[in-house]
Amino acid sequence: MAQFQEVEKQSIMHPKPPGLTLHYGTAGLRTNAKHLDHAMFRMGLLATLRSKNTKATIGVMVTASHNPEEDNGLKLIDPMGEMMAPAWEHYATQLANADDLLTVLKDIIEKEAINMSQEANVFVGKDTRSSSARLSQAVLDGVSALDGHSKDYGLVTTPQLHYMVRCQNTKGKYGEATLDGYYSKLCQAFIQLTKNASNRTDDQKLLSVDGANGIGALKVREMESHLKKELQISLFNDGSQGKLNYQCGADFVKVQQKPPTGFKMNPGERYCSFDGDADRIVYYYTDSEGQFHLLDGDKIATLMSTFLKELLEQAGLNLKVAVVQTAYANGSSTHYLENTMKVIVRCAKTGVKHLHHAAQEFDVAVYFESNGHGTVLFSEAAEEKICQLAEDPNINDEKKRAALLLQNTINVINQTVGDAISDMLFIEAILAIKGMSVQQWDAVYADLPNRQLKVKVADRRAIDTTDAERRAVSPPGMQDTVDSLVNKYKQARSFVRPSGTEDIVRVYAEADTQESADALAHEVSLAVYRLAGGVGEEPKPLH
Ligand SMILES: CC(=O)N[C@H]1[C@@H](OP(=O)(O)O)O[C@H](CO)[C@@H](O)[C@@H]1O
Ligand SMILES: [Mg+2]
Repeated sequence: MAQFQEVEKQSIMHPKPPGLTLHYGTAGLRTNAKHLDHAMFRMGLLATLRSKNTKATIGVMVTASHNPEEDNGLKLIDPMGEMMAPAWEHYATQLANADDLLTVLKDIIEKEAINMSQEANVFVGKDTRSSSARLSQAVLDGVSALDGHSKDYGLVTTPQLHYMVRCQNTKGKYGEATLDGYYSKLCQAFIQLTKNASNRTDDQKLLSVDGANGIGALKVREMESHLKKELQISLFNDGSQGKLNYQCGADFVKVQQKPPTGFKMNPGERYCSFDGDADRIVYYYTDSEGQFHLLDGDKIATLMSTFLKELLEQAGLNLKVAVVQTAYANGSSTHYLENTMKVIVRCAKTGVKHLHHAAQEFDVAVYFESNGHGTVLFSEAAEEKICQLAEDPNINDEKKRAALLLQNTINVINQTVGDAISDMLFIEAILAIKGMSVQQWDAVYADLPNRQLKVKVADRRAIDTTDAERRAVSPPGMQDTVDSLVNKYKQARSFVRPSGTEDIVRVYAEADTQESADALAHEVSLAVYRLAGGVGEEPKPLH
């Protein structure tokens, strides 16, 4: 076939480096940008096949999120704007590593019974890395080699591209597949949400945003005029001087538990940080003693779910709110949600796709990883009930107000994937409506002291887990040891699991004091080292 000849011809221009193996994992493909040209071309081919297979537009985002500037990577987006189906992740890995490209390609076509005369459409976007332009061109080459149509959105955040894909495939029902359409929808909803917020002070209109020197900064700037001064953003780390993700951004702030380097914080003011592709957000402030306070994904999920539950009650709508977390969620947040807020809490495996999937089972579900990646999902039935109520002329003022707020909430949220910009607008709207300061938000519950450690082992697959990764089923004796260590401390919890993105085992521990959390994390690390084939030096105590 002529298509295959074209693939063969073009692939010579995108040669695979010898000996390189890539893996399409939790966060797509990621490695040093020098080694990625062939993979990008091949993912262009795969996106085209996926488009033919689903008869819908598929997205390809060129980014390595919070990784250093020298790295790059790619994320594939399925028709409803969600992450690509796991079955195809396997094809992505196979194709990226194939020595005989055509054989693997034909194999996928046969297995999935793909009609090669079906039209294909692929949306492509990229972040601000210096390698992104060259690599997104390689994706476009892959699409055209298989006669697919492509639309290059150029510089966009990852969630913006997810949004475009969903808009395109729902024929405008979700919004218009343009940046202008995205800003208009979100900002109009934000303005509607906050317009009657009588408790809102002028101070509450000010927010400082750390753009991680990445794409999020550019896009916040682009959005500003749509906000009509209802939110006034001071942008830091906007990419004009600093390096992408270097000592700044959501990942740095969450992991280091401190503000971006060089950031002068005024006590009591609200700050937030995006990551390198703007699909994660965390908030923070310092108190009058200069103490740093982080409001991570758990605090965000609590704020959002409480707000939604209250509104649904006021609206008299019998829709259940659930929160989906991972095992890394702070025990205090889970306890508060279950016992005080009385919302359903589910624990999913680490990785956004697992949370998203679990959230789809509820009427209204807020899902967040502690690191700040998350969003809210409304079922179709829930959206319909809310819209019907908002348009009902025979309801009282309280119900009307709640229904309209819920309707605008649906519009401010990007339901396809965690979105720092959309999450920021929603959080700002909630604080405005409730007249709540960042300190009051933080005081809703106190995080339990916790510690995360990494242990190097010969083969991390030695650890196998169950119960959403909260219990180890192998190696023998591992879980019993963890249980008996946990029993030594108060309010303690600990679990171990192999990382999906690094060649290590992660250990998590929490307890009533930082000393206890640290000691427990250390003891569990030692147990992993001894029972699961630790390599290098034995883990040392933290103090
Ligand atoms: C404890 C932790 O933060 N794990 C991260 C990390 O996964 P690991 O499988 O733990 O390496 O990277 C994932 C992808 O970015 C992210 O979804 C997840 O939250
Ligand atoms: Mg990211």
